[in-house]
Amino acid sequence: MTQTRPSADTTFTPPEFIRNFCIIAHIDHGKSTLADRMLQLTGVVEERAMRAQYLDRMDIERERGITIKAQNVRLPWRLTDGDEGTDYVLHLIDTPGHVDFTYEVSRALEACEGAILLVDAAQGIEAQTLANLYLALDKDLHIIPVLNKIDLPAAEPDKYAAELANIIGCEPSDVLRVSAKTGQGVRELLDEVVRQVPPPEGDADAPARALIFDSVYDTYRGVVTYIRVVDGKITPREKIRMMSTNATHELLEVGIISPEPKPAKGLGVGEVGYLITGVKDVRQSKVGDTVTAERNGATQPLAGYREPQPMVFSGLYPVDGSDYPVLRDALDKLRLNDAALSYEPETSVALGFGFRCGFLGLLHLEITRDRLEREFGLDLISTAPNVVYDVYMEDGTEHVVTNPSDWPTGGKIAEVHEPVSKVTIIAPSEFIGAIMELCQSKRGQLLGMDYLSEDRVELRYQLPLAEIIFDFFDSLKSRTRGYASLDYEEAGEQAADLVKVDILLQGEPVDAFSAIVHKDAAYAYGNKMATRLRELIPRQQFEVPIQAAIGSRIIARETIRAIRKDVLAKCYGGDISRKRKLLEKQKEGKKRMKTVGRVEVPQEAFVAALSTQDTGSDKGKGKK
Ligand SMILES: Nc1nc2c(ncn2[C@@H]2O[C@H](COP(=O)(O)OP(=O)(O)OP(=O)(O)O)[C@@H](O)[C@H]2O)c(=O)[nH]1
Repeated sequence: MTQTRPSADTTFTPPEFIRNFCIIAHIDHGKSTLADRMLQLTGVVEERAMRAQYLDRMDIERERGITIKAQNVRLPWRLTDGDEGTDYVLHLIDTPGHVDFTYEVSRALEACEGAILLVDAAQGIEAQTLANLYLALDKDLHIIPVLNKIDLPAAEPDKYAAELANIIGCEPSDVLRVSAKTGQGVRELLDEVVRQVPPPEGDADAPARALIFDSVYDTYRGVVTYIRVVDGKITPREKIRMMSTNATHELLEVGIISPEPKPAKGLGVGEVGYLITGVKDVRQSKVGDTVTAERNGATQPLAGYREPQPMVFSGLYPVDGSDYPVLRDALDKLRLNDAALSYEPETSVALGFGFRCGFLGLLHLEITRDRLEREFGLDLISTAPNVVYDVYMEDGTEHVVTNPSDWPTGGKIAEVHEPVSKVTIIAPSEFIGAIMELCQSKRGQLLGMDYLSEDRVELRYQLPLAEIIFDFFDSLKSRTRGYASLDYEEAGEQAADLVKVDILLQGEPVDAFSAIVHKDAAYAYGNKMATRLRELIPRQQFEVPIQAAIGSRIIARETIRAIRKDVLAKCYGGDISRKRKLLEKQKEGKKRMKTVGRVEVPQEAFVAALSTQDTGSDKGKGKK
């Protein structure tokens, strides 16, 4: 069948012919591949221009095979059977599946009336399937349940259709079956989107109101803002007002994405597209804000989103101190495109000048670090991540601690509060014991347990966030042979018995190694760091004690024995020029040393001590 595609290019489509939907799924269940097939089937991407994961535009997204920024695209569609003459416009909003990017998902959902809930037919429902489903139900979206990868020999569509039907409350026969890889069933799925997803509602004659659901920084065009029009219309060359700040901007361009940006005459009720105003910073085009016309604009903004709060903090330092200005510029640039990234300068005795950065989660941290190293050629050290603590003093003052060095030293601490999370783990039931044991050891509290099917179970726990951000995923994966999936969300805070452990070299604290840990884990941490440093720091001409301390109480101690490194020892005979050369060389080596008190420590020792700590590598793909 040949596709006619008049409506993809022309805007102001009547809302009854528009369907706005997104695809939500657990990581790797095939969202991007399904989006690819849809682009192809609707004819917006020609066969030869097709590349895998067309909508994942960032290099990192391609390499890691994950979606980070949500993308949207306008697709023309004509029903395969019946109703032949009508052209529909589908707006597909691709969403990321990873927990760190939940806020991206909830923005995308806000712009849709329906969601395809995509589940891998060989794996079944996973933790993020549920998390995303609940987000979508929360926003009253119509859900179309779909099993993907039915081409796989390991697929068990009947079993998982029953599982899905059970969760959503529909019949197993309502669950569609597709293969995003071969394209089987995708045409029928697009037909179902037209039939099942309600058309957008809005008042075409009311003052313009459009919701900003994403904004990205483009080097050439400045900030590109993605909007969904709710009421009225937005046309180029009018003046617009951002309702949260009252800032006004000239509209330079309004357009649609299909799948590359195309300027348009304007956008009407229910339509999704972009606008460009020439602003240079995404913070001026805030996600969740309402755009209206400057003159005769709306007075009531649309319900926005909660601003994402950084949950995990870590210090980032250039390995080469002279790269500090480069790091600062690089962070400024990333920030243009990532409103969730926060940073402020900090200095460390051990690591020099750097930044304390706030992230949404570990994957966000890792990806940011990756981008800094890759796109800006930086070599970085990151300190062990920590969460935000509220420390209440007996004198009534309160300290918000995002860095162990902010831990109050004078005065008595009355109570310390730490963030907690509600964790959902889905795994085959044979692993229940192993999972419970792990959660128990991480100060977890069982909230509930349900069987999804005969042999698969959902466990709900409350766990301190600090315990999750270290090696929780890795331990969970190894204890369940990779079969468990995990999702977590903020669940307030709790009082906990926390202490700050300092690591001292010859009596001097080394800030980069301080950590806030639970009292019961303090000895283990202190011992681990002291032993590690003893191995990493070369012997000095005097004895160097390495101590771990809580306040003034020493809890662990190791000693580096004294030695006089006599570089001339090998130089018997009287060759003075050779001796001089060796002494020169020794001096050179010393330049790369940092001194802590009187102790000289090679920069590499700091790097090694911090990098062997579990800072959560490989978490991105860890959620399966
Ligand atoms: N056999 C088979 N493989 C599929 C199918 N759909 C997707 N895949 C494969 O599954 C893997 C994950 O697919 P993606 O489309 O990247 O998954 P995603 O859900 O977009 O992942 P994120 O963007 O990271 O959330 C890829 O290797 C795909 O080739 C399918 O229908 N059949």
